[in-house]
Amino acid sequence: MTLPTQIAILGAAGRMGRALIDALPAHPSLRLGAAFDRAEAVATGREAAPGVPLSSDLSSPSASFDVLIDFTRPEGTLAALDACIAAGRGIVIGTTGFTAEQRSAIDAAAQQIPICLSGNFSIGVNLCLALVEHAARVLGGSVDVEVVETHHRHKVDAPSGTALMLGEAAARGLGTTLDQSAVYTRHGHTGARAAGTIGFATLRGGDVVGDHSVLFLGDGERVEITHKASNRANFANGALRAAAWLHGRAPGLYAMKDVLA
Ligand SMILES: NC(=O)C1=CN([C@@H]2O[C@H](COP(=O)(O)OP(=O)(O)OC[C@H]3O[C@@H](n4cnc5c(N)ncnc54)[C@H](OP(=O)(O)O)[C@@H]3O)[C@@H](O)[C@H]2O)C=CC1
Ligand SMILES: O=C(O)C1=N[C@H](C(=O)O)C[C@H](O)C1
Repeated sequence: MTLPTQIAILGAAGRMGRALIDALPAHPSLRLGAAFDRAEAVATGREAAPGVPLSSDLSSPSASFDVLIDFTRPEGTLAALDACIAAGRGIVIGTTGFTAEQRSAIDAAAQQIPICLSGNFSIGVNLCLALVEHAARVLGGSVDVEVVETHHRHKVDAPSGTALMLGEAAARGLGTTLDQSAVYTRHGHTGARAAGTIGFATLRGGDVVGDHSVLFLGDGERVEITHKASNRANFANGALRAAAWLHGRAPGLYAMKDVLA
């Protein structure tokens, strides 16, 4: 008989942490071994789930887990990487908003432990990544590419991690990179649109879970690829699936497309 994979959740008191705990019963191969959040949430003395207290000490010997699932902020992720390396555990990273330097720290950590990193764990968005790359390759230089995203008023990073992944997919299809082609802001007298650029537009408000569109704007026609999330269960189920898949893997940096392959 195979033993269940023990997961721990970092950010367990947050929106995604709660969605992960709600989604867990549908994943019988997983058990919640530990739950972590900031000290302020832990001080309330509440449990993340029945019998699983919230803790802020990832390196506590009583914190037993095979794979950590992180949905917090970049500083939380980086601290978690150190704890996972020390314990030799894998980590699923859903947090977004990393600087280039923080991303390099994740790449370096992946030489020591297995990491599954995705700005979006929904299957629909991961399908859209492939569709966007294909569309960009087919439509090529005949269109202007724009990425538009809308999120709830509490979101702190922009563009969203998903928008950046969609932009990277479009850039791959066009044979370029976001470093070479992205336009993240427009204001004032911008001049005409430069050919080959990939524009980003960010909307924030209300309780929008996450809407993303990539527009391929041509002369006389346009193609739009859109994904709209109406709850967080799709992200949570994808991240839990990734955690089950990651357990026992060799060190390396994996993406959701590896999990879905
Ligand atoms: N990849 C994906 O599929 C998805 C990714 N996300 C990303 O996940 C992240 C979290 O989103 P969401 O759940 O909505 O955010 P929330 O703010 O609701 O939850 C984050 C939780 O983590 C806690 N936290 C923040 N910093 C630390 C830290 N350094 N150490 C420990 N805990 C910390 C927060 O505490 P406090 O409130 O006190 O700050 C909060 O309880 C964001 O980066 C978001 O973009 C979201 C949805 C899907
Ligand atoms: O902060 C959120 O809520 C979300 N963040 C992720 C992102 O930055 O793309 C994924 C999802 O869109 C929700």
